[in-house]
Amino acid sequence: MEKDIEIGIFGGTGIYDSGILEDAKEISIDTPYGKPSDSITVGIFKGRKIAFLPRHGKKHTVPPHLINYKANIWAFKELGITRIIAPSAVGSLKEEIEPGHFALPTQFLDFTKSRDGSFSENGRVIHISVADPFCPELQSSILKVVKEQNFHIHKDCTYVCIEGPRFSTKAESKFYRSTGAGIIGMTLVPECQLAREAQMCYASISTVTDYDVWAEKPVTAKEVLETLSKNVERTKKVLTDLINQIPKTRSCTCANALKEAEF
Ligand SMILES: CSC[C@H]1O[C@H](OP(=O)(O)O)[C@H](O)[C@@H]1O
Ligand SMILES: Nc1ncnc2[nH]cnc12
Repeated sequence: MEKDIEIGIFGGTGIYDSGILEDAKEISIDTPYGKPSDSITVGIFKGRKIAFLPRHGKKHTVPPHLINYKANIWAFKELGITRIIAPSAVGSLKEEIEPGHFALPTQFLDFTKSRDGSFSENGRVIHISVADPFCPELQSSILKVVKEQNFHIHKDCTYVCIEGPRFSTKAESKFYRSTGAGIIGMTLVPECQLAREAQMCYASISTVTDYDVWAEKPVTAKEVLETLSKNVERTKKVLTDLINQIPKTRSCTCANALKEAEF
């Protein structure tokens, strides 16, 4: 099996193939936690070895609450991946965060309910820090590229992660808004914290598809899909420049996440 892939991309809603990889091949990986969402495409882009896995599967058959997040992260770790870029479609909780804009989550609020979100098991006790849950080095690369491409990006957003697959009630949405959080989605947790436990760098590139349910018209899956195609084109454009921007060696602390975390 390939062991020296550098960068992994989890395709979100609307992003089911990388479309940019040369010498691409599909590999199927089994993990101690079962199968990842689909086969993984590995290939080369601008001289760098990349893997791509759509988190909902290539045909979007896996809903957010049933994604095998542990298998997905484990499979990327097996490939030697140290850095994960995670595109995601999100709703907006603030007027000024408009559909079509990018948002860079720097914090999250976890409202998921029944997800297996840790590798701490079988006598292994791990308490990682997620005070700052994302890789700062990946985040600055993302910011740089999005700004260079003149897209609108909201930095320092808090991402509310709900269990899904249903959207929120108006009362829930009002409550989430009252926390000051900017965006809402269903997949960041536990993906992000599992990456940290696996000592991998992780950053989300979120694109806004809707105003959730607090605004005039409550969001529907149809609305999300309609806004998505433009967002997907923009995300793919960002990804193509981002790969080159990511430094080859890591100078962040993500690789040491377990240093003071294990009993
Ligand atoms: C059809 S909208 C709900 C769906 O879209 C987002 O997925 P992803 O984060 O993978 O882009 C959201 O979290 C939900 O899973
Ligand atoms: N309004 C919303 N709530 C939860 N997840 C979403 N993904 C895209 N829009 C969303």
